[in-house]
Amino acid sequence: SCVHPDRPEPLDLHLGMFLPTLLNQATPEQMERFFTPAWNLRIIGTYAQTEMGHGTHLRGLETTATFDPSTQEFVLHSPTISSIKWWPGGLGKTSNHAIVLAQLHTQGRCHGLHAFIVPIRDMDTHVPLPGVVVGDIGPKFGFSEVDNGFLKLEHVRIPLDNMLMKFAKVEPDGTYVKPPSAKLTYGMVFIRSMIVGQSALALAKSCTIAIRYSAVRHQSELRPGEPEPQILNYQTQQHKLFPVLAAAYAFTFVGQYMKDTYRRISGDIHAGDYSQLPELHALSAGLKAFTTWAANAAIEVCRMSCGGHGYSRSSALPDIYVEFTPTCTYEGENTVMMLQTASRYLVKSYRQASVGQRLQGSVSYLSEAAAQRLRPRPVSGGAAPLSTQDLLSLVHLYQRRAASLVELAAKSIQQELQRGRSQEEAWNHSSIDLVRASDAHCHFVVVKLFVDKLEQVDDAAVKAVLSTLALLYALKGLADNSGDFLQAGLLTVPQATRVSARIKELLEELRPDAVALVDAFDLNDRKLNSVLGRYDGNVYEHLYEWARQSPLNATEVHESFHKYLKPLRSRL
Ligand SMILES: CCCCCCCCCCCCCCCCCCCCCC(=O)SCCNC(=O)CCNC(=O)[C@H](O)C(C)(C)COP(=O)(O)OP(=O)(O)OC[C@H]1O[C@@H](n2cnc3c(N)ncnc32)[C@H](O)[C@@H]1OP(=O)(O)O
Ligand SMILES: Cc1cc2nc3c(=O)[nH]c(=O)nc-3n(C[C@H](O)[C@H](O)[C@H](O)COP(=O)(O)OP(=O)(O)OC[C@H]3O[C@@H](n4cnc5c(N)ncnc54)[C@H](O)[C@@H]3O)c2cc1C
Repeated sequence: SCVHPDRPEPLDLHLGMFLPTLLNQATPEQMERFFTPAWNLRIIGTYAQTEMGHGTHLRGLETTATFDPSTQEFVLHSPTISSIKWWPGGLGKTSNHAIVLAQLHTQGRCHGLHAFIVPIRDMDTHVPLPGVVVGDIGPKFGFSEVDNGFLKLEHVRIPLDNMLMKFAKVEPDGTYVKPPSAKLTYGMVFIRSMIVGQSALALAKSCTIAIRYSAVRHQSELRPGEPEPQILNYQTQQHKLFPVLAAAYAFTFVGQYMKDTYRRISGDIHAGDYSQLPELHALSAGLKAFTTWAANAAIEVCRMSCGGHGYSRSSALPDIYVEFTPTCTYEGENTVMMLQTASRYLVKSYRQASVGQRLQGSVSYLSEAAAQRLRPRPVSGGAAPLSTQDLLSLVHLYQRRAASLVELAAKSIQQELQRGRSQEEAWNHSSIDLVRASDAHCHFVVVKLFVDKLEQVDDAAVKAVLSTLALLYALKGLADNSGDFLQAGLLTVPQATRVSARIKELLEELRPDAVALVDAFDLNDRKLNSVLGRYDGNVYEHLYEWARQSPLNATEVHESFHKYLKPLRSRL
């Protein structure tokens, strides 16, 4: 974010997690002591939560912080191999401090995970401090510029007031003071909310590259004797790329919404109102998973749609992929996040709705669904007429699909319980349904936010083209998930056929605007860093130029000729 714009780098964790965690969890005194020097980059910090043995299951983390009242210190310790902190960005070589998440022990009792500021390297020499064993975890799938590290703490002592005490506290005599809400110390909702915007950016970059290149590239014959067409004129190419374009717009709006929602609800939290925290947690966990999964798959679609040149790093697409794909894993593994949203929020809300409670926020539709179940069903039944033109009716359809899948998941848990399984087993035996329910809920939220956004657009031409994109996003999602809609009785087979036909029309409608729509993301050449995605379209000259710069071309005859090939030849 400082040195390489938009590339992962060693200071990301400092900026993205160390500073925000201080902002959220430090006392005013700690802000003074840590935030100011950290803001000035004297203190460089990371966020050390994950251990070799556990990333997801936070209660399973083994690092301990034991309070010693005789010296007014915490003793931080890694008791086993599996307890060694593993993965934190910038830990390997860059940081001199870490926020370490550890099980707090005081007065002989364990109070669960808390955050501690641990100095790990000397502020002047950068040499690891006594008892601190720290290093880099080695090469990875990508992220090679980032020194993801390990950290083994051997009875390292830190002062009492290095525990982040805005919420929970330990008093000098060792008395533990609970936080006003146990959920405040989880953190992580900030980055999860921001990742939604990162998904949008990754999609915008990828489809800008692929769509611009598809307008430059000519291949094969469409009509005999005529010049080769732009590959963007092939229906299959449009079918690969225009839905990605639509999703890039959708996620951009969802990302903005997530940022605003985070700001609003964290404002309430600072003012002492925690009532919206479950909504924020569920929304940020679910949408993080939904958008990163979708973007992860779409980047690869864009890369393949560029044929051979997509495989070259000159396209930038391989780098976008390896840099983006860990968002599916870090800050909460996606399946686990989907399950949080489903079981901690959707199923709970479903049960509340079933007993007649009116729900607020993104799940308010579950109240409507519950009310409908109480009314007798119309005898004719079946799917309502589907309009492939009316966005509001499509939003409604997504809403009903979500309601039906939440119901399915809740019923599955109920059935498993009736078969005599324990609550936990019933849950595990329903987890495929739970993830499906979360996915459908998030999909509904995305479609709804896209359609809501159109209301805010005044320019008629812009509104028209964005509506076409929204329609494509909604109908493509319908086609891809037609099984769900059919199963829920929301779609008939003839309607599904009409949806496919309508998608083809929309692709054709979008074709003349496609390049302008990616230009509108306003990603300059420096930011894209892609030979295929150049704004001026001069792809071939620069591809040649790029290849000429390859390190292997530094010498006309490579040393491998003299070292290996020639001796080999003389021996034969
Ligand atoms: C100031 C300026 C600054 C400038 C800033 C400028 C910015 C500039 C940016 C610069 C560059 C940025 C780029 C960044 C790059 C990033 C690089 C990579 C970063 C990667 C970092 C990481 O990768 S770091 C590790 C993340 N590792 C996880 O993410 C673990 C997942 N694992 C769990 O998260 C838990 O393990 C899991 C599953 C919930 C179960 O936890 P569990 O078993 O304890 O909890 P239960 O399920 O029992 O839930 C108990 C109740 O807590 C509720 N609840 C649960 N979580 C909650 C929560 N978060 N908030 C609220 N409520 C929550 C729940 O809803 C229940 O509520 P209820 O009781 O009412 O039902
Ligand atoms: C590039 C990168 C950077 C990172 N940076 C940091 C960092 O700065 N700081 C930090 O602390 N950590 C960091 N991490 C670690 C990251 O947060 C964890 O990898 C992540 O939380 C997932 O945990 P895990 O690795 O233990 O996966 P696991 O939980 O072991 O997941 C493995 C599989 O088990 C499944 N699974 C696990 N639990 C359940 C469940 N309850 N129900 C159903 N399925 C389940 C998952 O779905 C998955 O398929 C980073 C990771 C990467 C890749």
